[in-house]
Amino acid sequence: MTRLRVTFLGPLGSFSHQAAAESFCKGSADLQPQVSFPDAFAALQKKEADYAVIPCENSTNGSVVQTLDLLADRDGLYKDVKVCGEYYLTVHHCLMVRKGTYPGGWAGYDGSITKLYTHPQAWGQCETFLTKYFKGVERQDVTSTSKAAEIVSKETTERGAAIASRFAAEQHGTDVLVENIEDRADNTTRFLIFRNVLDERTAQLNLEQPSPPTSEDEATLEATHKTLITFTVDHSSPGALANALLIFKAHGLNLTSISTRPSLKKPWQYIFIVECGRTPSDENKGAVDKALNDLRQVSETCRDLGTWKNQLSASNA
Ligand SMILES: O=C(O)C(=O)C[C@]1(C(=O)O)C=C[C@@H](O)C=C1
Repeated sequence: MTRLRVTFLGPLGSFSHQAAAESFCKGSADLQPQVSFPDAFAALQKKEADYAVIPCENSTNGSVVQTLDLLADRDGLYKDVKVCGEYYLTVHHCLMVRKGTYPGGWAGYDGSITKLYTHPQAWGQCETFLTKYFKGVERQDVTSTSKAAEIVSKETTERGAAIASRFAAEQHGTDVLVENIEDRADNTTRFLIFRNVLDERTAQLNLEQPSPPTSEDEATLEATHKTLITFTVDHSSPGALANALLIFKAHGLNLTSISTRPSLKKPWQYIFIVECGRTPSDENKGAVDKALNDLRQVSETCRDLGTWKNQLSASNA
């Protein structure tokens, strides 16, 4: 088989780049940066990429709303795209500036930065540091943390700084003023790995199948599988949501998270994005398919977004 094509949010040096490189054993895949998450999904739907590595939630700042919208897929643009794996990346942020801007480093910093750039997810991960040192300074959202690094590396008129990784600083040649500015040392982003279920190139490597041990601490991994399902219910019918959720319990599926996004059909009506887990056993064989069948009876729309192996160690699960 030709080399795998793995797509992710670029430019090079983003946390998504790091997650893609680490989850697809360095060097064995062609990495394809995109300018947005929808572009990565579109590449997968068109089979121009084999896998997409997309952040879905952060331990400090919560859900990546843009990704939830892709999962909600209101217009059916990505109907063959499903989750087949996950990857957890510890995220350390740095404050960085154009090379040579502050020769004295952070110790000699004179308070002259007038604008900060980063991906919207990163602000909420560094709030304590930003409130302490950059209260009132303009914040500009950009498409990724590495894009922020690229912007400040080329800046000539403004005194801008970016929040991005040390890896991004190396890729874009910026000076790091402060490292580890995240609020919490355990700041971690969970990435979902997607594939196109009709793509034969990846059918052999389908991570949906329980895979052989890949990491050293495999012994400590929970042998659970996770499943993602989206559905909508009749909002005017009392108990419709409760009935839908009871189906998970009835089939031994442990509900671990419920997110909502607006349906965009009628205000204050939602698409439910539900994640559940189970330890595969003879008793719960086929539980996901059975639950999906039952769910289809009580929901307006219902979609299976894939099953994959839990990568969290038992102590964090
Ligand atoms: O901007 C990047 O570097 C990304 O890969 C995106 C992203 C995200 O959306 O969560 C990834 C990890 C960090 O949580 C911050 C930003």
